[in-house]
Amino acid sequence: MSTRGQPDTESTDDTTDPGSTGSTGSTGSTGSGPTVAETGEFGLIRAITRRLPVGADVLLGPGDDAAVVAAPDGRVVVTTDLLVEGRHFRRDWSSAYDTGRKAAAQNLADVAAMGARPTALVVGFAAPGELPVAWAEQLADGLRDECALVGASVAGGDVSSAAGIVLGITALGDLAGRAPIRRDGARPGDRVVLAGRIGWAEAGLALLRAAELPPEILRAHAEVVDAHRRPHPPYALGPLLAAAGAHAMCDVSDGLLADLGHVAAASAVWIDIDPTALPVPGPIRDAAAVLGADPLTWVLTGGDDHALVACLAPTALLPAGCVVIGRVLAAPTHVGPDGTRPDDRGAGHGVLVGGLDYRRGTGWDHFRQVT
Ligand SMILES: Nc1ncnc2c1ncn2[C@@H]1O[C@H](COP(=O)(O)OP(=O)(O)OP(=O)(O)O)[C@@H](O)[C@H]1O
Ligand SMILES: Cc1ncc(C[n+]2csc(CCOP(=O)(O)O)c2C)c(N)n1
Ligand SMILES: [Mg+2]
Repeated sequence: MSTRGQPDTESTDDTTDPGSTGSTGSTGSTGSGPTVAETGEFGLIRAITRRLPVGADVLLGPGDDAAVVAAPDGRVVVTTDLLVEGRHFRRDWSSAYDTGRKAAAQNLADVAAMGARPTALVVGFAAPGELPVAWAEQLADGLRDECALVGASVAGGDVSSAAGIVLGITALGDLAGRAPIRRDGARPGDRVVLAGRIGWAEAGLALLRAAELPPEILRAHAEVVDAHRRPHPPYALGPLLAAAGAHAMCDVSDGLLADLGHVAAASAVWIDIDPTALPVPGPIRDAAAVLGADPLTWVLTGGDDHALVACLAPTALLPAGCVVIGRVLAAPTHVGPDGTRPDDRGAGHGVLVGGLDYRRGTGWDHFRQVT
């Protein structure tokens, strides 16, 4: 990593303390130093960019009107996602550092889900004037460290003031000569495979939302609470599943059933999830027991973990780290308790659990979520 294209360094704070929430339940400290209103727009940009090393794919980094990013393949994978305070994260639940990790991960996972290797991010950042500069610095550290997992780096960005924190991140990626793995390629007979975790972040969110829970309960369930704060996408498995011949792939951002629903619709197929093949790990069961919730529903419909799901021919050799969780069908085979088959309504595609409709939701919808 070099500092190619970065502006002059000049800041009040030289620490790289990650401020991770870890398993303590604390949201980390951003200290009492200057606010972004005090440091001003260009002071804030300097404070952020001086912490961000520029990777090999970024030919010109922060500091000019635009960045220049290498596109070795000749095609560029590009995706963008917003993170809105109160909707995607809360400052009293997550540290600035974890929010940076999550913001990067959410976008890097979308690149991996195309079968590509992430190369660079550009970061839009809007915040209220009273935000400590240290919060923005720790956010930058989180972005930096999550990017480092895949060899990507931050190529540039923009800042503005706003009533609450909003991040708009764009990620770029390289397909290295491979075809992109789209949502519309699933074929009847394919196996559905899962790489990475699902249900963990939803379990953590449910505990955080249960306001009356004492802090020691959150600490006792730190694994799922931390999963809400920082996802662990299986980035390397994106290109590996592509190389294994994946016909379709996506990341699980909204919920397994919701995201596979997009694959089923785009591919005009039915996807049948075998609930007995789905891992329901102990920490999720334990959290569900606290709240009297159904852990399988969290696994089937919980978002924010950014696992990868792919559909591959039954003959495809699966990379290590994948679990077969279902199959792709041309039509539903089971008859429901009411005597009708799921496709009798004429949908032509859908996602089933054990051959039948799942009636406890599918996942997150920004405009339908009741909060
Ligand atoms: N405002 C928009 N303008 C143009 N295209 C959009 C817009 N919003 C979403 N899309 C496109 O619609 C498709 C679905 O978007 P969606 O955000 O659901 O996918 P995603 O980013 O994979 O999921 P998630 O945001 O949950 O991670 C994507 O191809 C996206 O680029
Ligand atoms: C404070 C707070 N409340 C609720 C949630 C849950 N949540 C928000 S957006 C989303 C789906 C993915 O987002 P997108 O579709 O925008 O990529 C989920 C599961 C959260 N993370 N933080
Ligand atoms: Mg999106």
